[in-house]
Amino acid sequence: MTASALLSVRDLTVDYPSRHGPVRAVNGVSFSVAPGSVLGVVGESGSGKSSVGYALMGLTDASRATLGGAVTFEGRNLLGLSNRDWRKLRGNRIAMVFQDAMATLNPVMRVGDQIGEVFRFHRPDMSRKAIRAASLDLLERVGIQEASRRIDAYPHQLSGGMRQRVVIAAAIALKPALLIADEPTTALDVTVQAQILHLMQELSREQGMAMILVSHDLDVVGDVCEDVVVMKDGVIVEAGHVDDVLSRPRHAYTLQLLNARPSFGAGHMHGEVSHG
Ligand SMILES: Nc1ncnc2c1ncn2[C@@H]1O[C@H](COP(=O)(O)OP(=O)(O)OP(=O)(O)O)[C@@H](O)[C@H]1O
Repeated sequence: MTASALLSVRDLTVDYPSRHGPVRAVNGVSFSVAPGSVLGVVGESGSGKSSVGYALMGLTDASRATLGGAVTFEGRNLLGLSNRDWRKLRGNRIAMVFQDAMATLNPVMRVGDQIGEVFRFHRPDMSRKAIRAASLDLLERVGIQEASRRIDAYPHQLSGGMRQRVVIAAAIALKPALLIADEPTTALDVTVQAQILHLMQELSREQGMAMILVSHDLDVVGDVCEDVVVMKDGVIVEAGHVDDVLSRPRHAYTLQLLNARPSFGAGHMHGEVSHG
């Protein structure tokens, strides 16, 4: 681990209980994330990448998973944290965005109020007026047009892309040091995907916020990440700078992932990775 790491993951294991005994979904994963950097965690379905994300967000309780190893964030070991401490940390210093904005958002609550909830929970001293102003400002920052009208909309009145922008607005509200995004654009149209990814990249640059982007899609990772770890069967099979890994994969599995892309051979190889 480098002294400057924001997050350091060492020998992380995640075991899920099953009728036949524990099933190891993550088997000794180590990586670190520097402040403001963007790391991609890539692998096919079942490789364990989401389990890594859940472990880093303290969201493995419901699945009764057992965690091993060490996860150090801003100098604290997260694996021993109580649920109470997790609630203080989540949405504050670590925030997350998932694939399905509709599942993240409350369908019967206006989007402005949902962003406002973040402030109400973590900044109880803020006035209602200040919260509304801050929520409006966030909606504008994430590119919601006519934000002053849409702040009072319900999620179903917005497009899928706009809903994901709302989720991102709530995630960045308190300027977290780390944003964990698990397949944040998988449910969106290709053009909207690119817009959302670039928004996240821009916000990360502006706020000096580190990001971990969990995705099955190497094009997505190649587009926004600086470094990448490739996971298979619960272990990291390859890690490095994204341009190196994509242009000169060392592991057969990475090559297989690259070859499986629909855009393979269409200009994404060899230094042509767009950082748009
Ligand atoms: N709650 C759970 N209980 C039991 N096993 C689980 C649970 N969640 C995941 N697993 C198992 O752990 C392994 C890794 O799953 P995980 O979801 O982390 O992989 P993934 O790469 O993110 O896949 P996907 O993209 O399909 O979510 C899989 O074998 C999966 O079946």
